[in-house]
Amino acid sequence: MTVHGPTPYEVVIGPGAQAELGLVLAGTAKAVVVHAPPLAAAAGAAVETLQSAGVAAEAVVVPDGEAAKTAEVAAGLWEEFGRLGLTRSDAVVAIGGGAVTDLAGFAAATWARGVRIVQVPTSLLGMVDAAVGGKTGINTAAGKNLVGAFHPPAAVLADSDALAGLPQAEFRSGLAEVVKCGFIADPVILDLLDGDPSGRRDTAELIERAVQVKADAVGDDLYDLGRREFLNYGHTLAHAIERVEDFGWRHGEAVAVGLVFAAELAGQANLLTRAEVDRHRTLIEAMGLPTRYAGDWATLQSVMRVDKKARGGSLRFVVLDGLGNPTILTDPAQAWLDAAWAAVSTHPTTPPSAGAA
Ligand SMILES: NC(=O)c1ccc[n+]([C@@H]2O[C@H](COP(=O)([O-])OP(=O)(O)OC[C@H]3O[C@@H](n4cnc5c(N)ncnc54)[C@H](O)[C@@H]3O)[C@@H](O)[C@H]2O)c1
Ligand SMILES: O=C(O)C(=O)C[C@@H](O)[C@H](O)[C@H](O)COP(=O)(O)O
Ligand SMILES: [Zn+2]
Repeated sequence: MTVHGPTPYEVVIGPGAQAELGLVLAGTAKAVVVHAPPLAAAAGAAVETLQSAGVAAEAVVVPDGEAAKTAEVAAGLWEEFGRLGLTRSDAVVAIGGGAVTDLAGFAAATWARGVRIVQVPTSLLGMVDAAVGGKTGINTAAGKNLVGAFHPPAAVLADSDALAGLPQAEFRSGLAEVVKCGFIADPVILDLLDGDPSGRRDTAELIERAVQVKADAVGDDLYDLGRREFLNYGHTLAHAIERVEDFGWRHGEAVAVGLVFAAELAGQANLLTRAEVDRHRTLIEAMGLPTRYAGDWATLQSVMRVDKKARGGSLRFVVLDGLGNPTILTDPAQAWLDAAWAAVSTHPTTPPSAGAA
């Protein structure tokens, strides 16, 4: 699939896609393969593939999960790039989940003011969302992804063989971004997940469809000035939950709660019917994702004000004006926000433990 925009690129999806690395980087002198410890074997295979293609490749290890998305880890990568003499004609390869593709993408965007990045996502979430579209970044004490750059990849190799080793809780977390795409743009995704909420029966079609939704949005609006913002459905509350939980919640699990919150907000604004709001909760629950969160509402609201969609003093939320029809709701009435919060917070559940299967 081609992602259009200022620098078009291919997303190769399917078994064995990682083997395309040699072709994608043919003629490149040097490549740094960035990965976290759990993906050491895949990174080793990538280094071998690249070396066989005549590319001097070396692996660099970063911390696992969200712990990779810090200024300190990014600075460590810049040190490694310097040590290895990476130049603008060379490349970075990221192998891992969205945390590693975000981090390595950011390091590549900033090193020498931009070297090529090839994204090799190994989590479902990475394949359907994080590795595609060129948003790269790290977190700060103030919030999620607050430092970053738009840096489209040279290619994305989504090797579905990698999913065999992915823990179930991580697979489910990725499904949150898939169902998000269903709600904002592709009703067939909702039908497929209604038919099998585990996402296992239709994984290949779900990945294709979700990547298509993302590719259409970012191909049209790389810099997040218009329709790309709709990919942020559910993320205003989700990012605040992640920050408040010190990034201990999985991104997709926070997004799941955020989707139900955004649906309730649209219900308050009479943009969604009760049945449409309930469809969010019912489907997301059936998928085994959280729909409720026990937290401090005042704190969450102040963190939401640092969201990148906020403008000045205005809070802006992506909501649906009917299923498949996203729009922006600016400064909703406090009573609507409070009612939407009450609907996701009334029966608190224990936060999912990081790393649980
Ligand atoms: N840039 C974007 O457009 C974008 C979009 C969505 C999400 N994100 C970001 O992506 C991150 C979440 O990504 P994620 O859900 O992939 O989490 P993650 O990167 O933290 O990976 C989750 C866990 O799964 C492991 N893992 C990944 N692939 C594996 C495999 N094949 N086998 C075994 N273990 C594997 C990782 O090592 C990690 O322990 C968040 O930081 C989020 O903000 C970015
Ligand atoms: O690609 C986008 O644009 C998205 O909004 C996709 C989101 O799923 C993703 O989590 C993204 O990283 C959020 O972007 P941010 O600009 O709110 O940090
Ligand atoms: Zn997301």
